[in-house]
Amino acid sequence: MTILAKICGINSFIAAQTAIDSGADLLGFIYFSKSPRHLPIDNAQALMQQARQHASARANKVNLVSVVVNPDNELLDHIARELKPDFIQLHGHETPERVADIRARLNVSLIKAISVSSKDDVATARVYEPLVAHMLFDAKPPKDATLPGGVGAKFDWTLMEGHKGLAPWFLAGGLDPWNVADAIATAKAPMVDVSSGVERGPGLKDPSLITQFLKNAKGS
Ligand SMILES: O=C(O)c1ccccc1NCC(=O)[C@H](O)[C@H](O)COP(=O)(O)O
Repeated sequence: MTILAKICGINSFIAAQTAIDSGADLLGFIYFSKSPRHLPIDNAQALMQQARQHASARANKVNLVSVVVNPDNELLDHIARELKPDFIQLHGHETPERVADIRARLNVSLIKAISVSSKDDVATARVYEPLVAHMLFDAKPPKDATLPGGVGAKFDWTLMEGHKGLAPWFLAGGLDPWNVADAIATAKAPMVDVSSGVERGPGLKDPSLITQFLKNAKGS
């Protein structure tokens, strides 16, 4: 099975270039000011343009994802207009009603992240699935965490056993080059997402870890 992989929290050209050259299918750009990976819109615009040009020069197909947390309409309109992402990832507490509003408002495919610590959490995907292109199953961040994602927390991958999904879905949370093959095999995940597991410090993407992650994910 071909596994699709997203490298999230891209904040430098070297990280984007390495991810594209190593076969990443999606790159995530964070808009959340408390994150060490946060990119103001102007910086995101420049970096996404460089990434698109590099992918096109290499004839690689890569989708660009803007990641937001409980965004208001003004921010969403701004992102859709200025960044023209292929996907917007909703990584907060957006309700199904809010996701339906966003879907009706924007002409951009959506990814909805939900945090998982039980089978019931996985089941909540059912109500979002008709509204979005992909679900992303992430771990619940620790109670004292300032970020809703990108914290390297793992959940029990066996909770995903038997989950089919209306569309291919992402497994996320605490993945790294050494555990990704096991995670894919256990969860039967069609897509994976990583951020801190390919960093050498908060917000510092490590090109060799990106390459190793993609090799191990796609070799599965
Ligand atoms: O990565 C962030 O800083 C971030 C901040 C706010 C919302 C979402 C964020 N990341 C979203 C992602 O898709 C991460 O890749 C996902 O949570 C997995 O992160 P990690 O456990 O570090 O691999």
